[in-house]
Amino acid sequence: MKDMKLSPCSNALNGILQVPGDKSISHRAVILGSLAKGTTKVTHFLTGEDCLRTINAFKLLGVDIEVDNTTLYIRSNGLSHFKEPIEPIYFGNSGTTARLMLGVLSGLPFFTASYGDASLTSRPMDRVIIPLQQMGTSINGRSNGSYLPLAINGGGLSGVQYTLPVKSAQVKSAILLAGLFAEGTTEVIEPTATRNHSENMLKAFGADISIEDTCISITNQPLTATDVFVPGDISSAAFFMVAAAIVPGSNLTLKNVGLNFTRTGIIDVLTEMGASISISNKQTISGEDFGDITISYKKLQGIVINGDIIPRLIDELPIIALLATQAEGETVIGDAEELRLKETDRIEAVVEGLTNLGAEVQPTKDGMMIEGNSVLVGGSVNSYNDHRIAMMHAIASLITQNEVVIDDVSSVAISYPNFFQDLTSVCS
Ligand SMILES: O=C(O)C1=C[C@@H](OP(=O)(O)O)[C@@H](O)[C@H](O)C1
Ligand SMILES: C=C(OP(=O)(O)O)C(=O)O
Repeated sequence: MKDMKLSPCSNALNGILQVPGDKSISHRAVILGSLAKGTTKVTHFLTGEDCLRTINAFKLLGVDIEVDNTTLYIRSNGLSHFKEPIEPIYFGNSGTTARLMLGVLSGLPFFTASYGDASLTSRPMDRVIIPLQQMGTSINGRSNGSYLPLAINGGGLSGVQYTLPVKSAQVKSAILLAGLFAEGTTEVIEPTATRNHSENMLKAFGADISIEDTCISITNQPLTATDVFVPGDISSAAFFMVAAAIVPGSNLTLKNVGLNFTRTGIIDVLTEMGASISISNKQTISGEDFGDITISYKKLQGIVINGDIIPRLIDELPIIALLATQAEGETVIGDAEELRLKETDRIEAVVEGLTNLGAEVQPTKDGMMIEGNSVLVGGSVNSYNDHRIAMMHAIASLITQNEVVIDDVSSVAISYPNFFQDLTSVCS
């Protein structure tokens, strides 16, 4: 795609927006709907490229999935009715598809080959492969089976007890999904809480899952189809929360946004920085909280962001870095070394991009230090084909003195296909 030139927004942002469905919940709805017996209807599904990869994976395994706008109908005969795919499965750019599918494919009693795009091929898979091998699957691949492409001879799994060495919901979920196929009980111990959508949805599909303190246990009981409503994605809403917080005079309401506690670190950060933010119409369906977020412009204070809050806002850190350039004083982000292993090295991409625009940002090994009160001049930036970096730069362009030129914005289709339409709608 050609580069995109964005001019500063001369208006305050105003209005009401419904952001697209949550990416993490959408992936899990396809996976559990495909593993369950019966018809699963999914509403407000995210039709972003990553979630379409998960759909394609199950189509190759023989599941009937109908996509009607943002509604899905998944018709499946359950766990034991999948067929060996005749072609390799392509995971595209999606870490969640890759890691969760490796858990599923490990349980299926046949051969599969899988691969991804250049970014995904450089992201570590050993974090899921090690526990899956302990459960008994045979996985081979590049660099001793640590990276895609991978070949799996699945089946014959036994339960394990596994303590997560990384703060990763993808690793936790891969093991729990493999546990659906394993003899005996599978136990995952997570010292730091990560997003718990898999646990919530497994319960809704009738899985034999129990959670006690930091230990999640599951056995191989079959799943039963159920309907799933996908709340708006707080990671997508975060771009508009920050936009409203930094463009003087703005006031935005974001409707039906997911408010699961394991994801609301961005709201805690905005609140601690002094933002004018409120939540209304709170509801809960199948363990997932959601509601409306209203936020308006206010001058904020820099803070320190580290420790257990990091997994609760890991994908929001690029846009939080932009927010911090406009606060009073310094913001320090730490304990976020996982940022280096996302679609691109997000520490380097954020530091380079914001510096190009005129901010003062220093990288650290596990985060960054951001000077507040920056005047953003504008300039050319690189998205590194990372949707969250592209959208962060687009939001930055609202407050720059001159235009921002982003090399390529096609990656927004990964998680937010209508991002630019929504931005235009609240900016005019
Ligand atoms: O489980 C999930 O849906 C996700 C978990 C997180 O990754 P990690 O598990 O690698 O932390 C997050 O960054 C990713 O966007 C989605
Ligand atoms: C890291 C992300 O996704 P994934 O790991 O699924 O590629 C993301 O959406 O920011």
